[in-house]
Amino acid sequence: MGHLSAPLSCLLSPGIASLLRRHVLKASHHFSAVSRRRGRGRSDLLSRSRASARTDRASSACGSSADSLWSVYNHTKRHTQDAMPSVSSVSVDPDSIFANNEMSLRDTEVYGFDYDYTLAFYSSHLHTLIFDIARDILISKHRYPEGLRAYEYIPDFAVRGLHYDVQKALLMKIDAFHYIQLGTVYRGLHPVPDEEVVAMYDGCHVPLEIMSDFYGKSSHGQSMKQFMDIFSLPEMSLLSCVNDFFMKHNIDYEPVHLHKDVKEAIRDVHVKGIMYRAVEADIGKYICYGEQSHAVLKKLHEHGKKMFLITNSPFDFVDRGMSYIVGRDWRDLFDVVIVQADKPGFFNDRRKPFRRVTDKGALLWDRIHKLEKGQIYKQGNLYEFLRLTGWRGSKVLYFGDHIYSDLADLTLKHGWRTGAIVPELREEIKIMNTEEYVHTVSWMQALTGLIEQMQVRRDAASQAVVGEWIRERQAMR
Ligand SMILES: Nc1nc2c(ncn2[C@@H]2O[C@H](COP(=O)(O)O)[C@@H](O)[C@H]2O)c(=O)[nH]1
Ligand SMILES: [Mg+2]
Repeated sequence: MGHLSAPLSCLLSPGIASLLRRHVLKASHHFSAVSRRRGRGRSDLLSRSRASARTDRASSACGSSADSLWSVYNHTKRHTQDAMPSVSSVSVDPDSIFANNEMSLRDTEVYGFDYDYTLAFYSSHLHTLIFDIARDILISKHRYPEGLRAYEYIPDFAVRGLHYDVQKALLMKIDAFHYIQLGTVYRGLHPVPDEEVVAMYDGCHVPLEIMSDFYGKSSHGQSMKQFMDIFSLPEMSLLSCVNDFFMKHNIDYEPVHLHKDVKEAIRDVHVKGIMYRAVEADIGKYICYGEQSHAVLKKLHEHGKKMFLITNSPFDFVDRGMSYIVGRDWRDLFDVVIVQADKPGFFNDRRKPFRRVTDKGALLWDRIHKLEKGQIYKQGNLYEFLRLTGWRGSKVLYFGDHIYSDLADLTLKHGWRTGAIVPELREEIKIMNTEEYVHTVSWMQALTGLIEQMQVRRDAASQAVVGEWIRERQAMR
């Protein structure tokens, strides 16, 4: 399913865009010249006898309009190739930080961090581990067929952000306008033909009411669930493998039950602490050591910045990981540490109070009047956090990897600055920097310009040519 990770076109540099506009303009001048010449040709035809002129005119006009379009096409293609920007001139640094808004780090007084996939990065072994354990839970606890053990985690099968139709057991990419992207729909481990998708959904549009909610959760019978978490990659892979197994063996099964069972099996891997214990037992295998993590956090600390951590993970797990990544003194750098925060509820639900946890994991019952450095707190809520710390608005910058659970509410409701950690971007940018990508995008934009200009021609021959261009553009996408 490699094509699901299509690079983000919004990162196209303005340089390429203006260059492409120039090609299209040149092409349009050329077209005007061609059509003027063709006009003269047509008037020549009129001087012939009426009967033969009608036939001649019809076939010649068809031929000539198609010819002229292909001539513009070839001309534009040559121009696009000749003026192709060098890859190095348009390449983007994969290690860049992209700012969507202006801000000064000097004015940022408080830095907050999520833990998993923000401070702690995991190796691909973790996804294999989650997949294997959840698959085995399906077999042992939910009595799924033993034959499933033959399936292994498929690393590049899915990307974050895909939707899963729970009733139809289909995994797919849906764009921001709720259109299914044809060519991305998978049943089990195999693509579904476009015509079948269009027939099933009566087109490609998915109405809002059947999409999952803001947090990617499906409720009130909505059938499209979105996977927004990096942790959900093994879940998508497992769903697809089990669907594949059932279909391959012609087993009549209920996709809704399958979705629920896989979700529960995955939840067990987290909630029952199986994953935490496995990672703690072999930390070097699962956690990628961040060479600069300690230096960055120390520098912020030395510059008098306040720092806090809000994670959904339990303390033991975070402590082991942070000691490995940052060092045993990591707690000296953080002013407030909140574990098992239950995000995104943490940002919205005012009812849950903070609770102090000892280093040994015991829960204390005293009321919390201040959040103290050196202590560990569990749960709580953002309103209480703001009241106790006074860390409000744009002086706070919070980093997280989950667009909805970590970042959306903080920006939209509370005015904190947010930094999205999007590890996928590095690979996307590397693809964007390839010669093949630069060439394809350049030609696709030039072709789009041609289509926009020529589609107003209503004669059958022109329409056929424009139709071919549209198909070519579709194939490139
Ligand atoms: N109950 C579930 N927990 C999950 C699932 N996927 C991930 N997780 C756990 O969430 C936290 C994320 O921590 P954060 O530091 O990024 O806030 C981590 O402990 C995971 O184990 C799931 O599907 N169900
Ligand atoms: Mg996280």
